Formats: sequence, C-alpha cells, structure tokens
Amino acid sequence: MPPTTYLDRILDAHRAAAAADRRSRGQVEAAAEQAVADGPTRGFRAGLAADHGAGHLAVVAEIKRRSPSKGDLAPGLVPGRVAESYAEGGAAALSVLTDADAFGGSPADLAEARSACELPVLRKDFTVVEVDVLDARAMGADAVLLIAAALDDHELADFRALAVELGLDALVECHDEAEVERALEAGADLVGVNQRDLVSFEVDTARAVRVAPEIPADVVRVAESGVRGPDDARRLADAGYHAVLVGEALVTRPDRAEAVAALRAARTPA
Ligand SMILES: O=P(O)(O)OC[C@@H](O)[C@@H](O)c1c[nH]c2ccccc12
Repeated sequence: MPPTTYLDRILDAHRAAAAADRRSRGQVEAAAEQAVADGPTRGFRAGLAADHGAGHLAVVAEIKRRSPSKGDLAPGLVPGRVAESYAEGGAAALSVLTDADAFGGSPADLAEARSACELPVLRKDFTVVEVDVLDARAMGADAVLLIAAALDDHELADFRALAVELGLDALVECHDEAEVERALEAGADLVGVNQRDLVSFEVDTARAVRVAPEIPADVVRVAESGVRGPDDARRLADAGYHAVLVGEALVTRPDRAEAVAALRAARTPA
C-alpha cells in the first residue's frame, strides 16, 4: 500500500464529516433553494473572461489563513478587509478557503469577504458529496471547486451538473493531461491547472505551461498555486492562461492591492 498522503487524509476527514452529517438532504436543498430565490450568483467564469477580454491577466485572489505545507500565513486576517484590498487592486474574483482543519477557514470567512465587495467568490474546499455543492450555494458562493483527483467520472459530471442547476460555476481542478481529459468529458467550461502536486506539495510551473495547449479555446483556463509574482504570472499568461489563482504571495503581503495590480498587468501586449 502506498503511504497515506495529505490529500487522502483531508479527503477522508471530509468524507467522515459528510457521513456524520445529521441534516436531511431536504433541509440542505431548502437552504440552497432559498439562496437561489434570494438572487442570482455574480458570474465567476464570466468575470474572469471579461477581465481577460479587456486585456488583463485575470486575478483570482485567495483568502487563506494557513496551509498544510506552509503553516500559518496570515492567521489573524480580517476577510472583509482583505477582500476590499483585493478588489481595490483589480482582482476579477476571490477564492476563499472554507476548510477549517487544514486551512483555518470557514463559511463565515466567505460570507464576510463576499459582502465586503462586488466580486464573485469561489468556495475553495474539498467537495466530496453533492451536499457540499448545495452548501456552497447556501453559504453565498458563486463558484465551487471540483478536484478531479478526488472524484470519479460520474461524480465529476453529476456535481458539475448540480452546480450549473444552482447557478454556480464549477472550477474543475486538474493536475495533468489525463485529468484535463476527464474534466472536459464531464462538461467543464472552467478548468484550473494546479501547479502544486496535492500529494508531494511540489510546485511545477513547467507542467502548467505544458498542459495549457490541451485545453480547448472556449474553456476558461486558470493556473493555480505557486505563483510568486509578476514574472511567474507573465509566463502563465503567455502560455495561454486567462487567469492566475494566487494565495500565499498575496495574503502575506502588506500591500495586497498593489500586489494584485502587478499580477493583473503581467501580460505581454498582443
Ligand atoms: O498559495 P498559493 O501557492 O498561491 O496557492 C493558491 C491555491 O492554488 C491553493 O490554495 C490551492 C489550489 N488547489 C487547492 C485545493 C484545496 C486547497 C487549496 C488549494
């Protein structure tokens, strides 16, 4: 047996939490339906496409208190304040970690960040059951993360269809060409290539650049993880990414708005 990885452990914890969930499906559905009745989502995919269409590299700015690989990044951050500075810097969207155990986040962080700005918000978490998708809508998210490595083909397609039904965009996170293939098969129109291997935690920029051409032109492409600054961002923009998703390099900075603006400008003029 291969050793249990961080990803396995996090997924096991999420599956155990889902199994221990005493709420009925009807209860969770009602909460999601209430959110749908309260109003439409803000358009996460459309926001990235629009900013890219306007000549920028779209920035998905992440609110991340800590990570399993780096420990505390910004444990005392105030989500509303951080959201304001990201918006001021020109972020196209936010990503908010809602996983508590490994990342120190919460649904309350997402709600606070979203109400502090007009930006669409991705719920960054480990989606393992359909209830997670319903919860994402109920907590106010505009998009949900589906990690290809954590889901089988049926789950990927079903969870994505449910997200679409609820008005959520689904960011399907891939790590290699085979996973991109599976994402497309499941109908993905928004694909993230995670440069960090969720098993070894190693970041490989060459991989994101190599995988990019595998993704069709009508799919919005997001490069995730390990983007340290404008130089990294420019390489990814040149490789065909519409957007970068950046956590650590933004959350640890005193001048978060300027750091976002510098990433957004990191595109070689056509
Ligand atoms: O902090 P970074 O290296 O900029 O990475 C952000 C983001 O890509 C990373 O947080 C992430 C990518 N995929 C995930 C899945 C779950 C939790 C976290 C992640």
